[in-house]
Amino acid sequence: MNWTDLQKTAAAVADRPILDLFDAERAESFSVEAGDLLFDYSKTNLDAETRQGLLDMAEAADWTGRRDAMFDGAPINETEGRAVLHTALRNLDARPVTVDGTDVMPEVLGTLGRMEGFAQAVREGDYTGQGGRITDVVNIGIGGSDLGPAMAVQALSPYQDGPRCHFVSNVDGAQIADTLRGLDPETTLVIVASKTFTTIETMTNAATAKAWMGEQVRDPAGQFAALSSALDKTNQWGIDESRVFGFADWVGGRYSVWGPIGLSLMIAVGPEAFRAFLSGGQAMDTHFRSAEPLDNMPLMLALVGIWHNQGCGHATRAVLPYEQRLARLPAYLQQLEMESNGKRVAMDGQELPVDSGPVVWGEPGTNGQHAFYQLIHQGTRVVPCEFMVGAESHEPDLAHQHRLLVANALAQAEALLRGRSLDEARALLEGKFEGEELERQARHRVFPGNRPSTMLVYPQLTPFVLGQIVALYEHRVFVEGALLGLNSFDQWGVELGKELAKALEPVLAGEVSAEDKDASTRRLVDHVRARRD
Ligand SMILES: O=P(O)(O)OC[C@H]1O[C@](O)(CO)[C@@H](O)[C@@H]1O
Repeated sequence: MNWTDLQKTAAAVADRPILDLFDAERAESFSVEAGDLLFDYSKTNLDAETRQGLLDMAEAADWTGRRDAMFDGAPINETEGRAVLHTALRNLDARPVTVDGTDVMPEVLGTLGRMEGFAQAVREGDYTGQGGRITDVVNIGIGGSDLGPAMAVQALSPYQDGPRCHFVSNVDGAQIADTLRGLDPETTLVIVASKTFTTIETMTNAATAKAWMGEQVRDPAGQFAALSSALDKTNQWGIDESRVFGFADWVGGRYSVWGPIGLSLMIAVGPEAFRAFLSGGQAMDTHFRSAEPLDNMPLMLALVGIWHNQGCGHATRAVLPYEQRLARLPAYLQQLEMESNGKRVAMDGQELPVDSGPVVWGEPGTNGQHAFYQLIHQGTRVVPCEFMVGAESHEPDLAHQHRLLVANALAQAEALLRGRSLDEARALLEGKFEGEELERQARHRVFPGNRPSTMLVYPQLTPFVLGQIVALYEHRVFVEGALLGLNSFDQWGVELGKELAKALEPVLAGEVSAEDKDASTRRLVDHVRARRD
C-alpha cells in the first residue's frame, strides 16, 4: 500500500458503519496490551486488510531499522548531526549505549546519582536557603524545559512529599510576578532549566528571579540550580557546579523530562518515585523494541494516527484524559507531536506527498464534555478522539466519583460510535411535538455517530504508569515520523519568529525605526506605542 492507496481506501470506506465491523473477535483483536496498559482501537474504521496495508507501509519505511538506529545512538537527527538518545536516560540497567565510540551510560547514571543526592538534600533539609529548609521550588524554563516536569508534577501529586513546585515559562512578566508573590526568597530554590541557556524567555525570567532574590538573600546565586547542556554559560551565571546538572545534545528538549530537566519532579516526589517513572519509560522501550508488530502498542497507536490523519484526512486529534491530574498532558503532547512532526519537508529535502502530523489538542474529561464535545458529536468535521482513563483512582473514599468518571469516558466513546438516528430522536419527542415541528426538532437531536475513538486504559496513575504513557507517545511520534520520512527531532520552524521578535523589541522601544516592516506591522507598532508612551 502507498499513500494514494491509503487515501482511496479511506474514501471508499468513509461511510461504512464501524459497528458493522464488530464480529466476535474485534474487541480483542483490535486492541493491544503492553505491560499493564490496554490500547483499544476497535472503535475505528480500520479493518484487518487496511491494518495490514499500514503495517506493510511501516515495514517499507523500515521502522524497525530506524528504531534500532535510534536506540544504538546513530546520528538520526540528520539536520543537526546528532544522535537521539533520550532512551539512554531511562536505561537503568546501564546497557552500553555508544555515541562516537564512547559508552554514555556512566555519565548518564553519574548525573542521575548527583541529581538524587541534591534532591534528597533539598527534601531532607541538608541543603537550605538563607532562611532554612527549602519550602518552594521555582522551575524556570519553557517548552520541553517546562511542559514535561510541569505535567508530571501535577500528574503525580499523590506522590508529592517534597517542597511545593512552581513553573514559570512565559516571558509575560505576569507569570513570574504572580508566582513569586507570596514566596519567601529565603526558602526558595530557583531552578533554571534550559538546554541551551540562551532562550530569551528563560534567561529574562531567571534574571528577574535573581533580582527578586537579591533583595533579601545575600548570595542569590547560592539558591539557584541549573539544568543545561551549556555548562560554560551556567558558569558565567555564577551557579556553583555542584548545582549544575548537564546533559548531552542528543537529548531533545521535548524528550528531556527523563534527565536533569526532571529535577523539580524528583524533588517533588523523591528519587525512588522518579526511578519508578524512569522504569515505566524503560519498560515501554523494551516493549517497543521487542513486541511483534501487531502487539506493538506504539506502532499500532501510530498507525491508527496515520490512518486518521493522512488516510482519512482528519486534520486534528483530541487527547482526552479522564484524569484531572493529566490536565497538562494535552499541552505536553502538543509540543511532543507538533514540534516533532509538524514539518512539510522530508528528510531528503522534498516536500511531503501527504499532510504533516495533526493538530493535537484536548482537555481532561469530564470538563471537555461541557465545553467542546458538542462539536465532536454533531459538528461537520470528524475529530478522532483518544480517550484515556485509569481503572483506579488515588481517592478510595471517593470511589463513586471515579466510577462516574469511568462511566463518562466509556459513554462518550459509545456515543461517538453509535450516535442516535432520526427515528430514535423522533421517538424521544413523540407526544411533545408533532408534524413538521417534530421533524425539525428531531433533526437537532440526531447524532451521526460512526465517529472514531480509541481508549487507553491504565491501572492507576502511578509514576511507573506515567513513564509508560509518556514513552508510548514518544515512540508513536517516532513511528509516525518514520512513515512520513521526517526528521522528528529538529524544530527549525520555531526560529523565524524568534529572530523577528529580537529585531522588533528595539522597534517597540523606539530605538529603531519600523520603516522596513510591512504596513500592518508598522501600524500595530504605532498603535501600541501610542497607547503606552
Ligand atoms: O531548553 P531550551 O534550550 O531553553 O529550549 C526550550 C524550548 O525551545 C525550543 O527549542 C523551541 O523554541 C524547544 O524545542 C525547547 O524545548
